[in-house]
Amino acid sequence: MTLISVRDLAVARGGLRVIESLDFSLSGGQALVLRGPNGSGKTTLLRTLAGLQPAVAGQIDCPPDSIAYAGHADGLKPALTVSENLSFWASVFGGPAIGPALVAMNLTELTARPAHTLSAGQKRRLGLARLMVTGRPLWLLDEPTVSLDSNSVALFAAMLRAHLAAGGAALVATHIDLGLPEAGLLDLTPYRANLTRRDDRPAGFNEAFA
Ligand SMILES: Nc1ncnc2c1ncn2[C@@H]1O[C@H](COP(=O)(O)OP(=O)(O)OP(=O)(O)O)[C@@H](O)[C@H]1O
Repeated sequence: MTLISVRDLAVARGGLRVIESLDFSLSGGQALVLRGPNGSGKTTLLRTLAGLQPAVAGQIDCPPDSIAYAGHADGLKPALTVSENLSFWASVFGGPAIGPALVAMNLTELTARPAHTLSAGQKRRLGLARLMVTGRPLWLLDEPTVSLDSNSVALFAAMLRAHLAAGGAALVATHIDLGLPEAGLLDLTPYRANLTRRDDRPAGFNEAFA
């Protein structure tokens, strides 16, 4: 089953096109690693696919309510405990029980800790565990391994592999080797736009929230 299909897509940041003429699709069971030098538009593309900003041109087709996005911020509620954070997100998304997510990201000994007391890597593990309780099939991940040690990277890779085996898909911007040889590669270099060309932003679009 195709989970996302992108045709002739152009995306912009700060009123400038960064990517254009991009085509790709992802089906259940597939992962794509998004590559490109700093500033090439990986974050901008993921934000656009996640619906956080409009595309400049082209078409994005995906089933409704299929996407879970994890950006640079962990998106945690600092006063809530680890368990409460996951339960909160499970209730928002109507997702599955939190137990497997706690185990997958090695959080079982931290369940009662308020999120604001966690280390950077622990916060990142909790942010990634959140993906599992969304129950969403398509994960869009922006540098998911930042702050993770090598053991935690391996846990994340195992979680991702299980997600794919269950019919999910993922598009992952990362500069490191995730140890997922089955993942495909989407290199944005050939799709980089001429940064001197200023685009009209879609009417009413205000990037102040970015
Ligand atoms: N808030 C912003 N306002 C204006 N321009 C921005 C903003 N954020 C990023 N840009 C510019 O948009 C372009 C694409 O940035 P983007 O963050 O998508 O790249 P990236 O490939 O994710 O980079 P990195 O690997 O460094 O994370 C860059 O030229 C960048 O300077």
